[in-house]
Amino acid sequence: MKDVIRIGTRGSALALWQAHHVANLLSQGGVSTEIIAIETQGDKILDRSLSKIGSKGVFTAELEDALYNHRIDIAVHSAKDLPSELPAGLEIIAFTERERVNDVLVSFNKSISLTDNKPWVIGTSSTRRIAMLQHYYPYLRTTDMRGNLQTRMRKLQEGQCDALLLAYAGVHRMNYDEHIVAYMPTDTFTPAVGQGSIAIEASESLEDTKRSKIRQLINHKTTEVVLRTERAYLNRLQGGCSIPSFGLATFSTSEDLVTLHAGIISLDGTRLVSKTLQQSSANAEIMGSQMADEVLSSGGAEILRKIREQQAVNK
Ligand SMILES: NCc1[nH]cc(CCC(=O)O)c1CC(=O)O
Repeated sequence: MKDVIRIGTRGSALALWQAHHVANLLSQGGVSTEIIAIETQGDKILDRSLSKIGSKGVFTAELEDALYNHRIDIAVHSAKDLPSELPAGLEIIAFTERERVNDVLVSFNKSISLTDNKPWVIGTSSTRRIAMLQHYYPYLRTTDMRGNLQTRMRKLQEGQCDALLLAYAGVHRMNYDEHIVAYMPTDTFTPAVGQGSIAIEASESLEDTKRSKIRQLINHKTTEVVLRTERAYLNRLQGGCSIPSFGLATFSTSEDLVTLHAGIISLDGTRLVSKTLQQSSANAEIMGSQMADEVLSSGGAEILRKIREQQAVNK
């Protein structure tokens, strides 16, 4: 293909890593690429927590404008940052192979442990991580920690907290593996929907030749099945990224069985609803929606209503 594929991305180091990863996959397949970095609201506003900005699409809107006016062919996102409902005319056309999905604890203090009953201060701004820390480790404290990974690592080094709780994928991509002191178990500390994969967003009007080339060179089938399952859950739940919901699907291809573990937790961690469902891959997205119905009817709706109330007050 002689056409260049123009890749839009945020300008943070992690976003650029992801864009270069996608560019490499394309160029290995003989496709020329150009990377175009675009700043988003989420990159500019650093003094307020995301749940207060009203978060929907803060990391994606400017990239989506560029897709609409054909300044770029594709936008590369952490799948986790992409709202479950995309603006009209846009779609996800590929997912990269998922990285290890766990949250990890990162610290310069190798002796830190989450189970030693000490009031360590954990830096995170994720409502899900704060709630889960309070639920599973109530003696710990948390402190708000925004900014890109490099900024957070600097704040950790300055002693603003004892440890950070982060997605393994980002820590690994930014070469901070040596500071990982614990891997959170995914059955209890279940990650956010989409964690660890990169999603390729495009306009529905993207030329077919480009679309099929991108799918052929980038899309990882197993990842696509689990990500679409998780996103169906998030979509029906109508949560949004400041809601502490979680969901992790795994796919046993030999048995053609997708297992989805998902739920929601109250902001203070006191109430948690979670379920596990299994289905064949053909029915996995429907299962994702069913999961949301089951979680909502088992107390999830009440948790969600309370969270909305609390977040409206704190705005
Ligand atoms: N919310 C920000 C964000 N979006 C994607 C990642 C990491 C990479 C990924 O999970 O794909 C991170 C940082 C983090 O959660 O620690």
